[in-house]
Amino acid sequence: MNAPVAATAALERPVALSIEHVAVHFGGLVAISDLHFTVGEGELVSLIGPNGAGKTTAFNVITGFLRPTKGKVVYRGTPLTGLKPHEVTKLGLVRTFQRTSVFDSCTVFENVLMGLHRRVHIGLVATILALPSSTRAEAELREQAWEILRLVGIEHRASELGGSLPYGEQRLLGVALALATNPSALLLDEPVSGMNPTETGNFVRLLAKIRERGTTILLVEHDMPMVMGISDRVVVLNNGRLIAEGPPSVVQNDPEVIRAYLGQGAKSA
Ligand SMILES: Nc1ncnc2c1ncn2[C@@H]1O[C@H](COP(=O)(O)OP(=O)(O)OP(=O)(O)O)[C@@H](O)[C@H]1O
Repeated sequence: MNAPVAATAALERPVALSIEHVAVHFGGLVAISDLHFTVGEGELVSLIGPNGAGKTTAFNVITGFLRPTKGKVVYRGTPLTGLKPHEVTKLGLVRTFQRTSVFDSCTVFENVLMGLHRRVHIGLVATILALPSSTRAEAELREQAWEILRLVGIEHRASELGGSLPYGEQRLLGVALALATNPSALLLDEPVSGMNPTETGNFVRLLAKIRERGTTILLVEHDMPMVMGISDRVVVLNNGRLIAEGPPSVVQNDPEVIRAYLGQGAKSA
């Protein structure tokens, strides 16, 4: 572990997300112990580790789906303790939407438009009376929906049903729905698992574009070439403990990280 390098990288930006001494126990099993790391504003940090390391558990704590046994998570100065997932989303910390959040019988465009409507409420009376203000607001939302579809690269699917998209594009629609909430930080849990190399390449380019907009990104991912190619910093868990943290070039040469991955006979970091 190369603490001085990691500390310098983290200090260059204001802290957006702070995981503070988090522990999660499931009965007698310690899934995570004393996890402590930060993600800077606009930074892309990946959380990696062998199977069972505690990544999904950490992700669920950060997004409000699981209460930590100890410690806390703070986003932009607000402790997330006790908040429900939708309350965490309201703070701008948004996880990508799963397959189950897509309305299969609505078009891709309608799905994104509904996502935007959840954020921007056009007055009901104004809408019913079709007042100019509501018509204008609706036109703006439609343009925003097109912008999001163009950004994620599925505008050519706009008029197809949400349920009809191939796997890789369903994932992209999940990102589009997340972007419709206008997140300041995006959390992605194994976004490229099951994607082919072309789809993965497209996804990496999409993440780069989202970063250019200044969005903070926390990625939980198994695909090492992707993680090492795209991350500002990498945080490595093993058996629920943080074992390394730093830029990809440092982490992938860390003896403890190499041991952890070789130990489970998986692809080396
Ligand atoms: N709800 C639960 N109840 C009991 N044990 C759990 C629960 N969820 C996770 N665990 C255990 O906690 C540990 C960490 O699991 P977790 O799923 O967070 O790891 P992971 O790093 O995401 O693994 P993978 O890469 O295989 O998805 C594992 O030992 C797992 O069996």
